[in-house]
Amino acid sequence: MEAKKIVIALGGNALGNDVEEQKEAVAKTAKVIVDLAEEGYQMIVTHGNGPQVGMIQNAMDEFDKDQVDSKKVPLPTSVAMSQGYIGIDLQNAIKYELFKRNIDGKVSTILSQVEVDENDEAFRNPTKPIGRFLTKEEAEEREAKGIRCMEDAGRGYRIVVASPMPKRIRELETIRTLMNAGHIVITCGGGGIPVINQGGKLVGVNAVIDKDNVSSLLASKIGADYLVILTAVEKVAINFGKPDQEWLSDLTVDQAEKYIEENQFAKGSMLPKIEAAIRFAKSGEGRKTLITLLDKAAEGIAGKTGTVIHQ
Ligand SMILES: Nc1ncnc2c1ncn2[C@@H]1O[C@H](COP(=O)(O)OP(=O)(O)O)[C@@H](O)[C@H]1O
Ligand SMILES: NC(=O)OP(=O)(O)O
Repeated sequence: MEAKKIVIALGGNALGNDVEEQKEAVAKTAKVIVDLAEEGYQMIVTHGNGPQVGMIQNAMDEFDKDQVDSKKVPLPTSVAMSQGYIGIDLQNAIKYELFKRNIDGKVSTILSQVEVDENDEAFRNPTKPIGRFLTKEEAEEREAKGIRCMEDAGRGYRIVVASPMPKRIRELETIRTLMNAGHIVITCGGGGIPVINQGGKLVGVNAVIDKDNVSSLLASKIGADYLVILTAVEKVAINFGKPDQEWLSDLTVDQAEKYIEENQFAKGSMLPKIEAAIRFAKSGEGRKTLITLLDKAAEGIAGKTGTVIHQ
């Protein structure tokens, strides 16, 4: 039987919030990934970069301030940097976990560019939170300088940038080839480096693509059986955070669309995950998405926990 293919999308808690935390977090994440590899799954790993890309952009802005001829480092360059430094930590952690288990496994990180539509409405309406959480006062200071900020799902304020829909993963064939050659492939980090195609020339644009959206596109293009979104909750809920909260184990596309109309899923956090799951389910027969905690991934795939979204 052909090995089952899964795309695993790692959320913020799989990576930690700073360089030190990341080293510790990826060691735990690597165990989960290698457990699944030992079960025989072919795996592609994607990851977020919201906190990290904000941190890199701040560091670059700080550097620019001291330059004679200051040129602001573009956001897609910071996304590329985030793919590199998160990718190498994940790759090394997975390799070390394979080594400890005496497995001769292959792991690659592929920098990836993702085409977006330059007329995407998202460029006029930024919604993607990046960087650290801010107080109301800090957010107002930034707003006064023309930097857009928004409240992020009741957790504080954050800078927001445009988050256009991913249209085409340029490195798709490389990813497929490595996966078929038995590699665990880390790719499409931070949603992919956002680019527009100007007559064959790829030009970076100021945006951060949602990693759940690109993971859904990647999963459908490589014909994955499962999209696994690992985040900070074991299950999706309706009436989240309210006295009548109800955890869901199973969610059909029709139910999910109805709950979206009822505003059950917070914008910028759970909503993009549910929308990504719906698109994946609609892209082919039998395609399912699991949403659960990092350390519940194996249990979730075995059908014992998490929320599964399907047609
Ligand atoms: N209806 C809901 N059910 C479960 N979690 C929800 C819901 N609405 C919002 N959330 C929040 O969404 C968070 C996951 O989104 P986020 O933190 O952006 O994910 P990521 O793990 O990709 O960084 C959960 O930790 C939870 O606080
Ligand atoms: N690019 C992206 O979606 O990052 P987060 O998951 O960290 O928000």
